[in-house]
Amino acid sequence: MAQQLIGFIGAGNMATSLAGGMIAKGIRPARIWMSDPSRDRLDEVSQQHRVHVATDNLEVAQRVDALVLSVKPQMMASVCADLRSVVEERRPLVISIAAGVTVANLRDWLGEEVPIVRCMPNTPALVQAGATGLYAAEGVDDSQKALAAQVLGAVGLTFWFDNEQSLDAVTAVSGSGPAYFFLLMEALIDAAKAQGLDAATARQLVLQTAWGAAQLAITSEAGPDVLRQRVTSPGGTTAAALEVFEEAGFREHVQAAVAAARERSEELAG
Ligand SMILES: NC(=O)C1=CN([C@@H]2O[C@H](COP(=O)(O)OP(=O)(O)OC[C@H]3O[C@@H](n4cnc5c(N)ncnc54)[C@H](OP(=O)(O)O)[C@@H]3O)[C@@H](O)[C@H]2O)C=CC1
Ligand SMILES: O=C(O)[C@@H]1CCC=N1
Repeated sequence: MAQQLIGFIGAGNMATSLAGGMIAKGIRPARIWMSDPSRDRLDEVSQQHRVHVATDNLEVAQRVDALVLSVKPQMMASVCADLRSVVEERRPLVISIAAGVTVANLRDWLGEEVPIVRCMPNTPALVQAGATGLYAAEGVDDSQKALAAQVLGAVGLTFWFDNEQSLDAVTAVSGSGPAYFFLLMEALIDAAKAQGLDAATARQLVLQTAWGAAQLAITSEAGPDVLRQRVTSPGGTTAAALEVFEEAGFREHVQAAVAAARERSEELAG
């Protein structure tokens, strides 16, 4: 695995974060290739990360052991059609990070025999704090699984699932999840301003509180329920606020929202 080459098709946000994370973890930039239609983008990436770059996707596909498909889902069919002959001939491990693109889609576009790992990352990967669900299709061996885990593990935690449908739940929980927390942050900032705090202070108080709560939950042995109770003095302010949330059906809304996201993920996957 130490010398294997990894190629990214599409040098966008996720690809550059993954590559940056891999390099920060000690992978030599010379092992990484990246292609993108934009020469300017590639110049930026090669300057920043010292990886190999090419405007031609095939040039990358011809060289690497693992190909990370990191274009937008709507681009995937045409990108795969161009890659198909090289992929069929060389059989690199194909790692897809595109939302809603299934193993069956990828097999249609790239050929039946290609080893595929499908992943669902999330945007905190951009700050190396991601959470990614992975599914290895039939035909992927242990060393290929280890390589996929090395790529996605460079930007956060990785979790393997042994059926592809689980990725719909992962999409609804951790894929879309950052947006749920951002919505709560937005709402709390608005509420802080409504209580007379200035906008800059409101923002800082809310973001630091969110970060602190996440840190506390991650580092504490106690679960979120216990940590919540520790904040909540009987008859105090937190109890007054939580009562409003509970009466408004907060938990039921979260259940319904995640179910809607899962349903949409299933629809997108066809
Ligand atoms: N769970 C989640 O929240 C997330 C999931 N993802 C998945 O990751 C994938 C990448 O997302 P993200 O990095 O945000 O997207 P970006 O748009 O930042 O990156 C995609 C890159 O691919 C380039 N591109 C377009 N066409 C081609 C082509 N034919 N060949 C090679 N490159 C091409 C784009 O160039 P140009 O801009 O010029 O079109 C762009 O630089 C998506 O499939 C998305 O579903 C990503 C982020 C988070
Ligand atoms: O909203 C979406 O469809 C994608 C998948 C998970 C996050 N963003």
